[in-house]
Amino acid sequence: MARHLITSALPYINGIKHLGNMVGSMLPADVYSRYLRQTGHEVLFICATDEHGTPAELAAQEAGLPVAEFCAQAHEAQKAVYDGFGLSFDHFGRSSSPQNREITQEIARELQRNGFIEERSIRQVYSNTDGRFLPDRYIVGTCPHCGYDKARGDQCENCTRVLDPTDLLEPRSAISGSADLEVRQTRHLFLLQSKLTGEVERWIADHGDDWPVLASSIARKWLTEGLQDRSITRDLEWGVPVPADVWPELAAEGKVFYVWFDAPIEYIGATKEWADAAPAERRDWKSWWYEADESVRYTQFMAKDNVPFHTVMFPATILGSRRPWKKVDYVKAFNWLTYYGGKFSTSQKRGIFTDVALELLPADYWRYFLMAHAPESDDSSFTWDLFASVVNKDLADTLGNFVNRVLSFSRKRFGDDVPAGAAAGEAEARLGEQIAGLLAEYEAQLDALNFRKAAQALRALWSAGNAYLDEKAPWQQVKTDPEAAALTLRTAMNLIRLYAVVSEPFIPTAAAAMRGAFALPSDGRTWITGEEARALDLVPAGTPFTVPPVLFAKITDEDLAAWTARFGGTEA
Ligand SMILES: Nc1ncnc2c1ncn2[C@@H]1O[C@H](COP(=O)(O)OP(=O)(O)OP(=O)(O)O)[C@@H](O)[C@H]1O
Ligand SMILES: [Zn+2]
Repeated sequence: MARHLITSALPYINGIKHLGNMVGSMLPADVYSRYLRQTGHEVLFICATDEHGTPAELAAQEAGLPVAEFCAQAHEAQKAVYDGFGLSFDHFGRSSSPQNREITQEIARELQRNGFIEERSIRQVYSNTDGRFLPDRYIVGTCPHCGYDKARGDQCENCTRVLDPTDLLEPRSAISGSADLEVRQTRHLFLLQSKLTGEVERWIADHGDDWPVLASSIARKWLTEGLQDRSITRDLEWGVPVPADVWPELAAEGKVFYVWFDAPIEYIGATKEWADAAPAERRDWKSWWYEADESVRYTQFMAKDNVPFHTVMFPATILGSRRPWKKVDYVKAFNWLTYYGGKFSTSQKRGIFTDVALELLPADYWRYFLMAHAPESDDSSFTWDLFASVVNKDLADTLGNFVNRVLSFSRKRFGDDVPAGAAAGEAEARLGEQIAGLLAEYEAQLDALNFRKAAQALRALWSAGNAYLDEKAPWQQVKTDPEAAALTLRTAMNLIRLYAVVSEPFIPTAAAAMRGAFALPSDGRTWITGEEARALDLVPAGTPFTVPPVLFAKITDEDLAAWTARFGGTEA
């Protein structure tokens, strides 16, 4: 059995994430982790908040909090939402952890030892009033193109043009508002990626063919453009400090590593956090990451903008360290989820945010919709109409109604235990064949990380139950042949039991409710074999059952109108 190391792109700390972030990284990683655990694999599912960098400092400043305090609060707020979404992280860490600091500094030392880091002098804006260098984003002024007076040194938010801080008219510090700025020489560390291009190329040539085209094509495009040496330090207060034993002067000047240098290393750091969190268990974090043997398979989840960092820059860092750190085996990359064809935007508060989503409806509604319409082969668009129609049709009608109809009707006619009825016949044999086939299809799509197709197969499993019920019509059968009706209901209840197990990766809460409907002696079952699917006899006659509350409520026209009005459902 493989040991699966699974990481999701780290959500940035500056605010609650939107549904695009959820479906582009954490949620598919969760569905995959759950599926693998259920099918008997050892899984380590790691994620963390990405906490360093300028936007965190700016967000803290806006919130009027010291940055460490802001990040601690923001981490807890995100964590609460992910718990609400049922994300089954083995550990949800923080890139500002001591573990990440230590490993990041160690990797930097190794890169230095191996000749892949160089100190270079660059020109940067210094604020006399603030007594510090200002990153591009910390300089605001008037945009020379559109006249917007709050343009940032890296970009004008109004006309979207990319800027250089020296382009700004009347530049001033975003921290103090002071215009007392000057350009000074300052020294930074550069990672000599150009020296590593050949190695990264060979590594991608060896592994990239196994990745989805979206990931491998972005990686290759990045390589053909050539790897540039990159500055990996910044003049910020909040970050992993440059180690003083190697760079005493830079450390004294307060340089920290650039957020994109330490963020991917936090995959390792968070795994160490996981081990340190339970010393008594002697969790072996190194066996996952360091000289990991062939049994460890590492899968990363992210959306397309993160692909270059994961397939090119982070591997370059790891290769340059000359240490046997585990590198990724499979990169599952996503396109964009859009909101009515436009960008979900944290800064413009456009779209639906994960905390608000959970106030409207339970997690399973979102989980299923997002995965069934994941931006896999292309971008996909969230609209309220589509969301409501998918929820109402697939979840409420096809699954929820089936469960409720079968259990309520059986209780009414045959009491609180699963009825025995006649022996299974030709229709049940046909159904068993069909279910076994669909289950195999579902497994194959999940094994291949094709989430939309997996959701289709899951829906087909639910539909097969409805078709069987319509064909047998137990509410008619009961009038003339109660034994036949009882057989139909017992078979349908076996389908519910099967749905409870196999739907869990997508809709864990509803799955638990379906599971809980049957008082089975031992409920440690995690998956279902093809043989068992064919036989449909997991729930024997005589098993007591209860009717769970409605699994999925329909979204009404009133809800739809209210939400569309509230969130602004229009084309961008
Ligand atoms: N609309 C989207 N659809 C799918 N994935 C997305 C979308 N927006 C961001 N992501 C992904 O979400 C993950 C977490 O992103 P991160 O927290 O860095 O936010 P971000 O990229 O700054 O997004 P935004 O600026 O929209 O909040 C990344 O893998 C990112 O690529
Ligand atoms: Zn502008």
